[in-house]
Amino acid sequence: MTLKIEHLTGGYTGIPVIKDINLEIKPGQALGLIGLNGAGKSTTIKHVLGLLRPQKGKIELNDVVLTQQPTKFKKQVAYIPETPVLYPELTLKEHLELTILSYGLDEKKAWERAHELLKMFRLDDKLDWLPIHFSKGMRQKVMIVSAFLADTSLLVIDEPFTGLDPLAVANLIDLIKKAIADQKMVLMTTHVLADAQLAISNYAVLNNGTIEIVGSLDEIRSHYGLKPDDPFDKLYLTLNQVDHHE
Ligand SMILES: Nc1ncnc2c1ncn2[C@@H]1O[C@H](COP(=O)(O)OP(=O)(O)OP(=O)(O)O)[C@@H](O)[C@H]1O
Repeated sequence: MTLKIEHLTGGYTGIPVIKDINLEIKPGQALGLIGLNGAGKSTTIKHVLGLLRPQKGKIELNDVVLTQQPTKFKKQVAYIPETPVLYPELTLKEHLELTILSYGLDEKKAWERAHELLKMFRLDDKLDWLPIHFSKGMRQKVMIVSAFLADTSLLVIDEPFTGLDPLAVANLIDLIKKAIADQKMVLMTTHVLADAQLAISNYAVLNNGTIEIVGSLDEIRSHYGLKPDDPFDKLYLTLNQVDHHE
């Protein structure tokens, strides 16, 4: 039971973006992918979701190789995208029914869980609403509810904190912590390090498409010459300076 990204080189047609990425996440572990705009975080995630084909390397989850068994691989992965993807003609209830169907979930148990999640995000009285009626934050919450409903072994989250109200951020952090405690694997990109560090203790720093360091906050601080008590956000400024000086 592990996510293994081995020697992954990829990107877009004719445009290599990430180079020789090696990452491993075990059950009960979460990894934060951090780096500047354009560093390759979303591109890495698109590869893990099977939306891009690797030029080199392999992605394997619980012994299922993505390129060999894409459907089996994808059933083990839930995704919270940076920009919510909703079907305009489907109600909230129908979106959740779609999640239940596509992941082959037990309907009764899934709806019990869905109601807990909907209540947590104050969407429980909006099951008949269409996406057009939702605010931006509400759309994001629908994606969060769907992903946690799927209850997969790997949860991939792309920049989740921007646009959510503080209550929703706190709930999301609690859900991520609970997923980790339940031996799930979490891969998350974010720029909001102050929130991320409440749930995630291990980070990979991506710079120009390569991983510069994987480690705890202390290890990353020391790698970039920060003092142990420097606020984590200062790391981000330091990354900026490292990039500008290159
Ligand atoms: N669809 C695309 N086609 C071609 N190049 C792309 C495409 N999407 C991203 N890129 C390029 O790939 C590189 C990495 O982009 P990516 O979106 O992975 O960065 P990121 O680290 O997620 O950045 P951000 O913090 O802004 O979300 C950038 O140089 C970008 O211009």
